[in-house]
Amino acid sequence: MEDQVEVLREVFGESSSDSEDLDPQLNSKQIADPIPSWEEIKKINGLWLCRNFLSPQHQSSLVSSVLKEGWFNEDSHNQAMRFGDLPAWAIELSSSIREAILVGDHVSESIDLVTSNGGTEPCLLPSNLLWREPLFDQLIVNVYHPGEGICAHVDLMRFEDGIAIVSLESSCVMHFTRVEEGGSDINKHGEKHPIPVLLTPGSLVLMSGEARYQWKHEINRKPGFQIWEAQELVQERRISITLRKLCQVD
Ligand SMILES: O=C(O)CCC(=O)C(=O)O
Ligand SMILES: [Fe+2]
Repeated sequence: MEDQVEVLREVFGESSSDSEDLDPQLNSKQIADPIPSWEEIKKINGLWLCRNFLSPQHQSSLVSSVLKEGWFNEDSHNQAMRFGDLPAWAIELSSSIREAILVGDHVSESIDLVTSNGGTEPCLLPSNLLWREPLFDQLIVNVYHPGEGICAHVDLMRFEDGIAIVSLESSCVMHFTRVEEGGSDINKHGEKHPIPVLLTPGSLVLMSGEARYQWKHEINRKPGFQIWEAQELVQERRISITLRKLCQVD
């Protein structure tokens, strides 16, 4: 493991734990993020979570960049969308996402190339999506105040496969439910549903394939739904940044 960390350090630079004396004047590009550790969400093919995607310093600088845009100066505004040319901080965020995927694939390849059933370890994002240019050209920033969430949905088909969601400020539980399922407690795949995923500040969710097309995602912040390990989460403001790529129309 030390060897792998050493290789990653050489390729991608220092991890934040090695650079604790960060200069507050550093710009966001210089704010070192930890070496990403990825978690595959069991039962949902194509759903990956990187809980330590952004260092605390990078999270605060990102929140400042978002708020500086002035999109949320009025309380009634809680969503902003951008298409095509994205702000510099979003382009930088896209590069960090690609880098985190590359590092993650590198680590899982060298640790465990072959799964217990003999197949190869699934990749974080298929390479045709990872290497498309640009990786993302559409941005949504959502600001949620306590009690506010988003209804169960599959993202519109006008967006390509391969969607990233970055969470900032306050944790929440996102629930995933299979598209075809009705109200029964156990679905035909033997899953109890919905499947909860805890999104902590600084985390990154990647959805592709089944996770993007066959599962709905939702955030229900009404009392009784934001529960993790038997504790109701304390809700504060949450900001999310969703990055997607528009489908080409010929
Ligand atoms: O806020 C989030 O984490 C999810 C946002 C979302 O699903 C969307 O905008 O489509
Ligand atoms: Fe969505």
